[in-house]
Amino acid sequence: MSKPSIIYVMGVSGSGKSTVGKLLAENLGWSFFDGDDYHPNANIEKMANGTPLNDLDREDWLKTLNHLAKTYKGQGAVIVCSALKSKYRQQLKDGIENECRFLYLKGTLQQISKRLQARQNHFMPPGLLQSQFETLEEPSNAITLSIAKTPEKIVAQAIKLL
Ligand SMILES: Nc1ncnc2c1ncn2[C@@H]1O[C@H](COP(=O)(O)OP(=O)(O)O)[C@@H](O)[C@H]1O
Ligand SMILES: O=C(O)[C@H](O)[C@@H](O)[C@H](O)[C@H](O)COP(=O)(O)O
Repeated sequence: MSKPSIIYVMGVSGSGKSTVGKLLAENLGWSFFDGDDYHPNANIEKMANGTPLNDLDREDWLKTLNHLAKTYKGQGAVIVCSALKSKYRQQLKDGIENECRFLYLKGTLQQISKRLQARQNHFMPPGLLQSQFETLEEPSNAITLSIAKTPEKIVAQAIKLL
């Protein structure tokens, strides 16, 4: 596969997408976009109130992120998005199949639960983590990295594998 210019950093809430994604973008000198900033307010309120999003809630949000990716194709962008289901990843890849790659941050419920309990100032309640794992369809063709290492080590490994 040729070098991608769009990297989607995916995984459940609290897997480290924003932390690793930002650092990866800095290292590559690419633009960084956090999918959380593109949710409509209704989605944020829904999650903050403890209700998981459904396919319909995510539809326009995924379209927006796909559009963003197309805009930055060829320039280099890291885009953070949970991308939990295979069909969501298809939507994110639409029209840029050869230019994008997924980096999947893989961890256990126990590991991530601990991190979410410690995370401050975030709308996403740790109680939604179980449903994130229930919704997750693990990707078979992503660069898959364990979240057990430091963000710096994860990024170094990702860059080697891109
Ligand atoms: N590799 C890591 N090792 C230890 N802590 C981490 C790591 N990656 C992220 N964290 C911490 O875990 C929490 C969740 O990370 P975050 O980047 O917000 O995840 P996400 O964007 O997937 O929800 C944050 O408090 C962050 O500082
Ligand atoms: O598709 C979803 O259910 C959401 O996108 C969710 O997966 C995402 O994780 C939240 O926006 C919380 O944000 P954090 O991932 O930063 O916790």
